[in-house]
Amino acid sequence: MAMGKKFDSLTEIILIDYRWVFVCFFLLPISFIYNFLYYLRSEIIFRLSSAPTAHGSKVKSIQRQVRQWRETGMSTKMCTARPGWQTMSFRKPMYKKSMFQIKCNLVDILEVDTNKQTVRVEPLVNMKQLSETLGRLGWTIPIVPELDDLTVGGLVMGTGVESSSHIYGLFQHICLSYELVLADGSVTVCSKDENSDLFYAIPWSYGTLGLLTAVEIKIIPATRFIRLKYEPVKGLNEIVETFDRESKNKANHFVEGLQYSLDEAVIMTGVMVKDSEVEPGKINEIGKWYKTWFFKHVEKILKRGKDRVEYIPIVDYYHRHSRSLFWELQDIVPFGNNILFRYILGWMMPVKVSLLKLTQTEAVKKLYENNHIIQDLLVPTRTMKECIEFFDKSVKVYPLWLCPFNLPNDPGMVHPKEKEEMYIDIGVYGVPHVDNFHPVKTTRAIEDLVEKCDGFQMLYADTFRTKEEFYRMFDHKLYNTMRKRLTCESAFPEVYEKVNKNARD
Ligand SMILES: Cc1cc2nc3c(=O)[nH]c(=O)nc-3n(C[C@H](O)[C@H](O)[C@H](O)COP(=O)(O)OP(=O)(O)OC[C@H]3O[C@@H](n4cnc5c(N)ncnc54)[C@H](O)[C@@H]3O)c2cc1C
Ligand SMILES: NC(=O)C1=CN([C@@H]2O[C@H](COP(=O)(O)OP(=O)(O)OC[C@H]3O[C@@H](n4cnc5c(N)ncnc54)[C@H](OP(=O)(O)O)[C@@H]3O)[C@@H](O)[C@H]2O)C=CC1
Ligand SMILES: CC(C)=CCC[C@@H](C)[C@H]1CC[C@@]2(C)C3=C(CC[C@]12C)[C@@]1(C)CC[C@H](O)C(C)(C)[C@@H]1CC3
Repeated sequence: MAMGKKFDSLTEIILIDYRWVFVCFFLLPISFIYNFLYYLRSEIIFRLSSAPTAHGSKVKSIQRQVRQWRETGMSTKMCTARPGWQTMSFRKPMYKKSMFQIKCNLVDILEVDTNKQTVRVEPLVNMKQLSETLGRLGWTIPIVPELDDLTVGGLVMGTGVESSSHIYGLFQHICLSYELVLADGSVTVCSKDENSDLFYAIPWSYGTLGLLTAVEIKIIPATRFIRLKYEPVKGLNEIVETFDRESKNKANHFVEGLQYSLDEAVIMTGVMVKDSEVEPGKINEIGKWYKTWFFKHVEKILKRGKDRVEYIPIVDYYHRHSRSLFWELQDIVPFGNNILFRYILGWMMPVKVSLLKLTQTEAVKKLYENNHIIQDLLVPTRTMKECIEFFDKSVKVYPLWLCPFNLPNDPGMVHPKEKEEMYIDIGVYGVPHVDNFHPVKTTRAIEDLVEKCDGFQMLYADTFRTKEEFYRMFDHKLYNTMRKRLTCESAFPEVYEKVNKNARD
């Protein structure tokens, strides 16, 4: 049995140390069939163009449910009926059980308008569905958060960040308008020019201002390939300098870093290229099932110590961390990157996060609770060095995910202290390698540093902030005004009530 764990029953030992048996022979085939059927359904609906006509009646059904909630006395608050295990957040929400659940079957792409350069989608459309549909038409949304199952609704109501964010900002900054059903049952549309207060209050509001029914997102032309340059860098000062320089260079369409120790990283910069610019000998289709997991491929380049250039299909690039769930899958299927496994079963990967969540046992949950950290910390790039040094001392988890993003000074929950500024998302996912790791104390210390640096934590993961501390990290001024104006107080809980540790299991 694995060192350091104290599990008594044989079942627990089997379910943890041999979880891969269950994952490989049960969850993987189910994930594959589920994905295939979902793909087939979206494909048929998109080709028949039946979604736009059906959208109106789906919105009416949500309005009917809100009216029903009003008629039945508004005794509990509302949330969406999407089951907790289906979401990409780390934990299952507990609040759903006691709330009035609104069924939102909003899963379709409504319209691609290449003249206006927009796509209109329902909130349950996921990143894989959107990037594949747009990719075939030669377009893309400017920011494609990389995990296949992330939904537009979750990314708007929470947030999304990717390696093009140094140009485009966070997911909400590429959104042009939101359609919502409000607490009084009315439908409203908001954008920068129309109901702009509501438009700026929606991001990070976690479904507590209204029910999202459609989102209009900017699209840009996409090439089939990107040229990706991998630059191994040694020394923390050099890493920070290279990262800062490349993030500010707008000629780079994509910038990302993977840091493998306190003083070793690979900084990757990508540019969209025409087919005629692709050097055939340097094509790497990293999305193919038999390819090495992306973070392992990058690690090899670090070890070789030489710059490298590759041409990568753009959809493969967007979803480069999907097959290995960044580096989280190595703890669940330890041989997932083994060449035999990749060739024989790799085509069914990735296993669906939702199925992993659904079948997570209490023992595995405890293991993650006590021996694992999952956090995305968004801090100004000027504080990058200080933060990385602190994370090295307090958790020593590698690789670290480094992703720059521009944060405009818009009104709302999340904005820089004074003016538009370049931020970095430092993703810390894995087993801490320090003796004094304490899940609550260590995470709180990290949160304190982030707050001191004028930063924010992403709320799909655990937050151990008290309500006062949470209010200090996230600006609630506009949010509270909108909640009063739209009579949300009786209709939806506050964000904190949805994301604090007691609300999640
Ligand atoms: C087939 C298989 C499936 C697994 N599935 C899961 C799973 O679904 N969820 C899960 O959390 N772990 C999973 N693990 C990790 C497992 O619990 C053990 O951590 C792993 O077997 C290696 O532990 P070790 O003590 O032998 O070695 P080491 O890697 O040296 O472990 C050192 C310490 O870290 C702890 N640790 C290792 N991995 C993790 C982790 N992922 N999270 C928290 N602490 C960890 C160990 O318990 C131990 O105390 C799986 C492992 C295997 C082999
Ligand atoms: N690269 C990235 O940027 C990554 C981002 N993430 C995070 O994952 C989360 C997204 O996961 P996902 O599974 O898509 O979303 P979730 O189902 O987790 O939804 C997140 C929140 O959005 C609310 N919400 C979703 N749809 C609607 C809607 N139609 N109307 C009102 N509220 C809605 C949910 O409300 P309710 O509780 O009522 O259901 C919930 O509070 C985000 O928080 C994101 O930040 C995770 C990994 C990577
Ligand atoms: C901003 C960015 C890039 C975030 C990346 C976040 C990923 C690393 C997160 C998102 C969902 C996530 C929290 C998840 C898990 C690992 C880390 C993930 C993949 C796992 C699979 C770990 C194992 C757990 O038993 C369980 C299955 C519950 C979760 C599910 C969600």
